[in-house]
Amino acid sequence: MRAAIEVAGLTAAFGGRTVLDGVAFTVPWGAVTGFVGVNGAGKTTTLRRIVGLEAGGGVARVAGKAYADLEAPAEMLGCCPDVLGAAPGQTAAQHLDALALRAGLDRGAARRALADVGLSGVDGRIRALSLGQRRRLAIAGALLAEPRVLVLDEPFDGLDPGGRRWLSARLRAHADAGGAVLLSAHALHEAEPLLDRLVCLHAGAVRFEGPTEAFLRAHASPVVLVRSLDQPRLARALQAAGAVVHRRSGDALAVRELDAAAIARVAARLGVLLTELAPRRTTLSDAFAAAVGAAP
Ligand SMILES: Nc1ncnc2c1ncn2[C@@H]1O[C@H](COP(=O)(O)OP(=O)(O)OP(=O)(O)O)[C@@H](O)[C@H]1O
Repeated sequence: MRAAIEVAGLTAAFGGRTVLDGVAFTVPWGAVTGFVGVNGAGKTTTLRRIVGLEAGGGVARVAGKAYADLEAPAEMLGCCPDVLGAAPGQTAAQHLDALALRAGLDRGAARRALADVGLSGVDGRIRALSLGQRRRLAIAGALLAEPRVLVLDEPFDGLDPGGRRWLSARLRAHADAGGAVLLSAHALHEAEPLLDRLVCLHAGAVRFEGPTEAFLRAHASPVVLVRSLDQPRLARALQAAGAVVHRRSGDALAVRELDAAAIARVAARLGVLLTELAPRRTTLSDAFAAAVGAAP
């Protein structure tokens, strides 16, 4: 079977500035793929190409076909764009009814999608919805026809903690049932447990594509958090032993380039009592910063 999404040679330029320069990646079935990159990297532009909202150089295929050639696009691909694109004077139910009609679905589908995202009791105009309610409505639009492929631009943005947990569980279940998810996210610490794979976009091209674990290994930057009864002296001694030391809030030292055993030996030689020695695993946010040289 063809991959859920295949993108090859995507190019885009705005005002003479190149934004996408031959972007290529694939998104497999049965996994949640995170699409990451700094602000302005071109994630939204790429996602809009995949879902047929923009034209341009290169190819983007869903289950082997360009969006325009999909026989039942709503059943194959659900998308949650970065802006809702709904008439502000409509209610959420009217908006979903219109989408359902366009997709050849009955009103029941719209009611179910509304209930699914927790908006059943919300009957005001779209212009009066909160940011999180708008996001929920956009997600309802993506889920409406229970499509096999979900393309979601910042779906967690604006959701409350309960909404984030619900959406994570929903997307996990979708992938575990064999569907495909491609989502962009900036809050990497929250998205990390969900992301099986990553596509990292940087400077107009794909910098990394593969399992999240491989990305973390490739950009591992082990840190040990250290507290002692004499932090200034210990910091100086660790630096003299080759460590890179930063002071964290709460007076902890974040120590790189020396492992916990080496740090303990330096402290013992110095006669400084350690009160905490905690190796910290590399987070997705750390790895991303190391990969692209910027905070997400
Ligand atoms: N229609 C447009 N006209 C002019 N410039 C555009 C247009 N669409 C996108 N751009 C520019 O292309 C670049 C990539 O934008 P895009 O929205 O794809 O980035 P992104 O990775 O999604 O960013 P963010 O994380 O901030 O949402 C940005 O510099 C943006 O200003």
